[in-house]
Amino acid sequence: MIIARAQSARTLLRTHTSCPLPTTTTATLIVSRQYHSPVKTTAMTTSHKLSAHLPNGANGAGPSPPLTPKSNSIPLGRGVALARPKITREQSLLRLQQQLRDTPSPLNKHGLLSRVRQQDPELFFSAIQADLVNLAPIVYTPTVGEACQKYSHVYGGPEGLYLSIEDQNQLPTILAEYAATLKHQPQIIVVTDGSRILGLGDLGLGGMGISVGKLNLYVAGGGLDPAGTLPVVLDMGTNTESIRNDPLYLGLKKPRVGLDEASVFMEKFMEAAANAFPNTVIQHEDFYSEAAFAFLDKYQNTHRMFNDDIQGTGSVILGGFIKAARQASKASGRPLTDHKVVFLGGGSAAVGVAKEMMNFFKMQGLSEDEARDRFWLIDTKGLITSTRYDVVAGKLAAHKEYFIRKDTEGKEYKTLQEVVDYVQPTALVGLSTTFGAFEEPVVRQLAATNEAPIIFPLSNPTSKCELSFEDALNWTDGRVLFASGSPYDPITYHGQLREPGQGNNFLVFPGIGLGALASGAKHITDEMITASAIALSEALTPEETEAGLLYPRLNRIREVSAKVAAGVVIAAQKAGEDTAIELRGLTEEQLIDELKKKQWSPYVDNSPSTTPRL
Ligand SMILES: NC(=O)c1ccc[n+]([C@@H]2O[C@H](COP(=O)([O-])OP(=O)(O)OC[C@H]3O[C@@H](n4cnc5c(N)ncnc54)[C@H](O)[C@@H]3O)[C@@H](O)[C@H]2O)c1
Ligand SMILES: O=C(O)C[C@H](O)C(=O)O
Ligand SMILES: [Mg+2]
Repeated sequence: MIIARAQSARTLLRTHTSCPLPTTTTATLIVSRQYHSPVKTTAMTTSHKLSAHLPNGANGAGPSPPLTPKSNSIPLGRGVALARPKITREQSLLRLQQQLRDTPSPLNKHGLLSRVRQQDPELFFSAIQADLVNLAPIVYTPTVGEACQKYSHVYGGPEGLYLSIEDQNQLPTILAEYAATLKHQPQIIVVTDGSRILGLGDLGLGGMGISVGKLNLYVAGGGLDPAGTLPVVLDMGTNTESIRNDPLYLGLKKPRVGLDEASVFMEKFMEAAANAFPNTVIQHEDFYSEAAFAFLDKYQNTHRMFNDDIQGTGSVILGGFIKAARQASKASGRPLTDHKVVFLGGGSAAVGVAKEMMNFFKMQGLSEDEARDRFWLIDTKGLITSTRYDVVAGKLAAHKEYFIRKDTEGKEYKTLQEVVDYVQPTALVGLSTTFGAFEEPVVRQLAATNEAPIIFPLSNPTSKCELSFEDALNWTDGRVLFASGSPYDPITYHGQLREPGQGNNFLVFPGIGLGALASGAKHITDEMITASAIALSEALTPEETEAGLLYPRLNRIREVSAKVAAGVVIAAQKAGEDTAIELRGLTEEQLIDELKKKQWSPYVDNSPSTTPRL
């Protein structure tokens, strides 16, 4: 395992830097080779290795690419450079694309790309940007799920900070030391505890893969400088026994600690991170629902943070629902306020999405109670009602309480079919982690009662998705308005090309992060999240709207992220949360232009020294 225990990290740092290190820490200190290579530590050793094996300088003659673009490079002598093959950037990209074609397994493609990212971020991001539609499913959902499950087996070196609860008292020291070794401070941290990775359960330290995957999209989709990204996993054990018993497992081989202990660790992390990296946005990712809500509640007014699963997902689905509901109401002639939404799932994602979607109804003039009344949530015990046995016994998880139905007159509805019969919804949303849970009779019934049924099976990865695009088309005679969490290919249905929507928070989290950074917002408010959803719904081109799409096409993600970010900036300004006074008074278009100008691109000299970063 390449994880550097403090002793070896100390040794490295002592060798290469003047940074004094305390002798007391026994913490696990792992330094990223891709994102945030310290100026003179592991980057140096790795760079020497790279120079021997990966000739890839500009026009073939330059030094090996730096581990972090435009920074931290270790220049080689001219003589050594001349003794290497002359490989152009174009050749490197073509070679990588060829290697990807020659690698059939998605997991192996993921591994190949991870190695390239660690060794040559600019090549990695030029490949991703050249073909985001085909490579997002490799570096992100669904393949990233398998990569997290097999993380310890396919481990190819440290990718971020792996912080163990056993070292929690050293967190301030670890992060402060780490910060001191960096040339550029991180702008976005994505942190997980690995406890609920997609719909795959508790993967412990393997959750690092999701932090890395999200940050890949911050760069590729949002235009963040890779040097400004820091993936973190907080290792507090895992409740998945097979992982704990795996001799290759790299994390703590102990059951996961309870919420009280986790909260203490989280508090230390948030404080240490805010002190070490005061200008950073912290994105919470894939915490199990109870912890996700507890941490969001605790930190959203004190730190510049948001929870991607609750708020990011809420935003992206509100954005898609705005488009879908309008199309459905146009087809049915029924008012927008008539929409009724049934959710399968009552976790952080479902509750977060339902709460955010209420804004759709509020925008039509409904009160909070009237808006809430348009939602029915089902968990493993059935529809959440005031008379259900666990509710009566006071055992319902706190985050679900808001959506308890009080109007069911003592009748219980156990299955999705029973709820659909009872409610006659216009929209079905799946956040249940249950593959195939939207069965044919339910979908056919929705199609029988709606001209354009809205069906959003959002669980990730594809192996947990409630309904495939193909079945959705077939069981609704092609009338479905569809968005899934993981991607499906377009399908030619009765001679017409049908493009599925991908209702995944990656359409908004880069914009939320960028908007928060650009505005210098002190916190990320609910209004900023809702603004991101509205901006997303307005980001479609006339052609995309004409084609009936619910979301903008992925190949425009940078433009879309800039628009989403501008919406977030404007909302921060309205709320008086912004500190970037130079952006005040700019129109939305001017803001979008400013944001686009600051987007990082591989091989373009827009390094922090020449262009102020976001
Ligand atoms: N598309 C996106 O952008 C996006 C974003 C966030 C989460 N998700 C996905 O949403 C899913 C849920 O995430 P979460 O954090 O809420 O997880 P969670 O485990 O907290 O919630 C799952 C919920 O589903 C319920 N459930 C499970 N099986 C069920 C069944 N057969 N019938 C009815 N209810 C059932 C559980 O009771 C629980 O309330 C995951 O698969 C995740 O990948 C997607
Ligand atoms: O990671 C994703 O693809 C979306 C979401 O954050 C999830 O947890 O499923
Ligand atoms: Mg997530």
